[in-house]
Amino acid sequence: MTTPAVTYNLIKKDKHTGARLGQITTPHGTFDTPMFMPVGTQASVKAMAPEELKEMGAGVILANTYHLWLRPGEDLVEEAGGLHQFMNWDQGILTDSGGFQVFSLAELRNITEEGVHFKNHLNGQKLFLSPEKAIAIENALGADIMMSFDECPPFFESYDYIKKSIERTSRWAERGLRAHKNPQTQALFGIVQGGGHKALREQSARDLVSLDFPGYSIGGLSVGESKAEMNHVLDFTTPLLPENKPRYLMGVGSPDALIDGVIRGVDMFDCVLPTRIARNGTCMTSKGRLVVKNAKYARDFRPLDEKCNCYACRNYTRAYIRHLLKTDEIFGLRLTSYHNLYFLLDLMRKIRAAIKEDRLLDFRAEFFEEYG
Ligand SMILES: Nc1nc2cc3nc(NCCc4ccc(CCO)cc4)[nH]c3cc2c(=O)[nH]1
Repeated sequence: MTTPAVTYNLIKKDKHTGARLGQITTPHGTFDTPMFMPVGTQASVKAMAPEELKEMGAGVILANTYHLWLRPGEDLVEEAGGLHQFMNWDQGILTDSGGFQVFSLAELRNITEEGVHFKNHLNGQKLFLSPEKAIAIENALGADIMMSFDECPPFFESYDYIKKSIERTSRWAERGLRAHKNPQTQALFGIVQGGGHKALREQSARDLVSLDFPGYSIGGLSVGESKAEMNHVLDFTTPLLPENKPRYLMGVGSPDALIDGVIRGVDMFDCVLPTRIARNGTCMTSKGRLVVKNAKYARDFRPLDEKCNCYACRNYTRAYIRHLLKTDEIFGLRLTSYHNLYFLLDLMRKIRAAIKEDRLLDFRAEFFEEYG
């Protein structure tokens, strides 16, 4: 029996909720969970240097198969020695499989049993992605954790459509397992789908758990459904997944959704939110969102967040950062991006400490009291 590329160690279960304190071990290191993973879609977490990501405590970061397949091409990345070498990142890397990106970016042609036919969102060129092709690209990129090729159906699609979709997604997952060339060094996760339908989430989870993946993603969420609907799906989906394997909720990154996901037993999260909103001057603070570009901060010489200990908050003021953003100074984007990522990574540190001391629900109450 070969040792799997990724293992999960459950350290402690929270007394009052479904939260877990754990560690995930990969070929590029061991990382504490629950964790937030910064998104570096095109092999760069926008505006951040690897050293800065390390100093703020990032362990695993994301890259996207679809984007890197198009540019610069997985063959070039492979020639560079793989993603870690190419982007000078020696810790964890997770790649999404392209499924979601195709549906959200490309002009969709059609989905068949074989795979997805679509147009390159950059030049309209006809393209085709199958489970085998997606897995081959992820093998070439060399990520420690790879996603199966799946369909992320619209949350509100009909029961019948989603039933057919999850059954195909399970067949695709099995084809991906067979096509996977490096199970000893790259862990392939299954992605549970099923929209908002309990019976379909159960069927999808059952199918994928029977294929014995080293970890499981919960897909099909954070696609426009309400937070209450997401939490409701999590309530009945995470318990279907093995306790001794990591659970990854895809595309979730607001502070409240992170806390509520942890409480429902999720270990890993990713989202473009912190870096995306940073670039238009919106900052996450302990008192809620702060749009630092707003005129009212022109002469505000306080840090973005007076409770934050990050590089941006220790050295710069709202007035200065607002000035940089208003004058299109790139350093402005760097400071807001740094702060927002630090804010979420620090939130996960606080959540892990709260689980350790069985006070996660108290922490949640205190956090929401201030966050608003
Ligand atoms: N393979 C796969 N990947 C996914 C990625 C996802 N990402 C999301 N949500 C991201 C939502 C999201 C997108 C952009 C912003 C920036 C501010 O608007 C914030 C959140 N849901 C997701 C679902 C899936 C999924 O089922 N399968």
